[in-house]
Amino acid sequence: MEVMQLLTVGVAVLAVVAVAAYRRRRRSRHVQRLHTTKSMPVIEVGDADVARRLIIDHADSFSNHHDVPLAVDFDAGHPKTQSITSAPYGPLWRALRGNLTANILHPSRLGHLVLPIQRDAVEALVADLSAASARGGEAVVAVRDGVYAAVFATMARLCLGDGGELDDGIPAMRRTLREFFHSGVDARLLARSRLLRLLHWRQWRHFLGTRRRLAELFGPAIAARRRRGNCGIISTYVDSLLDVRVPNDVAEAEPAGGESLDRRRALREDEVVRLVWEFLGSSTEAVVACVEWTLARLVTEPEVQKKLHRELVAGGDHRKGQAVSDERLRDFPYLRAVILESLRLHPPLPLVVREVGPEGAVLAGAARPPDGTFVRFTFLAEDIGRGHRAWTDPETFRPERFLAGGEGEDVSPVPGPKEIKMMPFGAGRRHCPGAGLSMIHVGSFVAALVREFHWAPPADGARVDLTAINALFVKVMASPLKARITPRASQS
Ligand code: HEM
Repeated sequence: MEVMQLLTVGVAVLAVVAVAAYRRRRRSRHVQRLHTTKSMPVIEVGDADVARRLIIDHADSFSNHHDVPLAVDFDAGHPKTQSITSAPYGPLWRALRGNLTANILHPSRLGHLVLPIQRDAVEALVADLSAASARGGEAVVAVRDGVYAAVFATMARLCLGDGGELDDGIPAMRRTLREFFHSGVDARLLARSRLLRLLHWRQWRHFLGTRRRLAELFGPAIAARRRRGNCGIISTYVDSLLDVRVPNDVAEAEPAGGESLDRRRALREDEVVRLVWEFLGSSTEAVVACVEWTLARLVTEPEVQKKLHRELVAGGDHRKGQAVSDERLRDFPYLRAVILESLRLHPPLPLVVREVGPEGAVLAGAARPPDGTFVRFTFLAEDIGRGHRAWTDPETFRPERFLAGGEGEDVSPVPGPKEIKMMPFGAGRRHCPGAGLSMIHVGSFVAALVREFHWAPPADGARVDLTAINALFVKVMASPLKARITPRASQS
């Protein structure tokens, strides 16, 4: 029975693949694509200077991401659904990224758009932890889920806005998106080979099913937003996506004279859905991982925690029971240093990828592959952050290195054109547009949690396991952090 089922599914998958391949070949006359072949050479770069030279000096060549597996499109007959991350460097990418950075992530908008929403989420998280520790004064908590819910709530409201039907759907969206990212399916591997998809068809079906459920969940929320309109004021990411006009697909390849750029179009429904879950996924998973890694390091380094707490209390705004949600990182240099040190040692996205034409290999000093062969470059952000040339005792957690006079004094989250010492948010034209928001996010959550609670290992003498695993593309703690928290108020 199992064999028959497998054969039936195999034949069906082959038929779908054949139709998809046929349609893709017809489409490729119009749409610029990156070629992902099984035999694509891969070059790994763990040296900061080489990374800088390639990504910054040769930005014209090194500004395409790889063909992200999540964009694998079995909906044959449609143009491929692109997102900011997957779009080839060009007019569509520029329009999508420009929309996000200008309308949502611009520093002038972050203040009034994000901070009030964030304050609610931080306060809710502190209240939950306070309730857990109410009885004995201390409690052992696993923070990942709580932080995830708080960060997701913030980003969902920023993305979709407030409103009854949206609020009701948020927990289901959170669960499904999380299941998607943590399904254990090696999507990268499966996306590369049809044979592997056939062999692991159950996993693959599950993966596609979760993807479909995401569309079903976000579709109605987006439609509701469309019906309500935005009264001319963009206040959510979806508002901006419904307003933005992007180059037509036929104009995706850089036009010679620029004339076809005038023919702009609204985003299709599938594109809005894809961009919504890209936003929620990319803005939540990595932030949660960073908060968890930072708290883990504060548990293992009590002196650092003490020093951070002193800075936070001295910074004022310490009203009992009130979370700190509008931290200004520049007023808290040690907090900023702690976050940077956490990102240096534990970049949640440890691999930064570029897909480059054959000239890329030559620029990197390798032999030129045959014409038309693309090369995948993997920049090892974790190795670069732990480089011996840039950092003394690179494996040691020492935030002081980012303070005045330290070797990292001038280092910012996103490297400038002159030097790369770490690149947790990538580098060059494709660097993470959410770096500024992430620093504020992580800063607000960590500040509130350290101000309100003392963090210690779950039991006397217990060790915190800092082993990491990859969850799709984010590197997280293999054993979610468990810590013993004690309300500061009960200690004084
Ligand atoms: C601690 C949190 C975060 C980390 C560590 C992180 C890291 C990264 C990295 C390494 C890249 C690839 C950069 C490159 O290729 O050079 C990236 C891209 C991206 N990130 Fe983030 N990210 C974080 C939070 C966010 C947030 C809050 C958003 C907000 C919406 C966001 C949206 C994006 C997008 C859209 C891209 C694709 C950019 C492009 O292709 O042009 N990320 N991120």
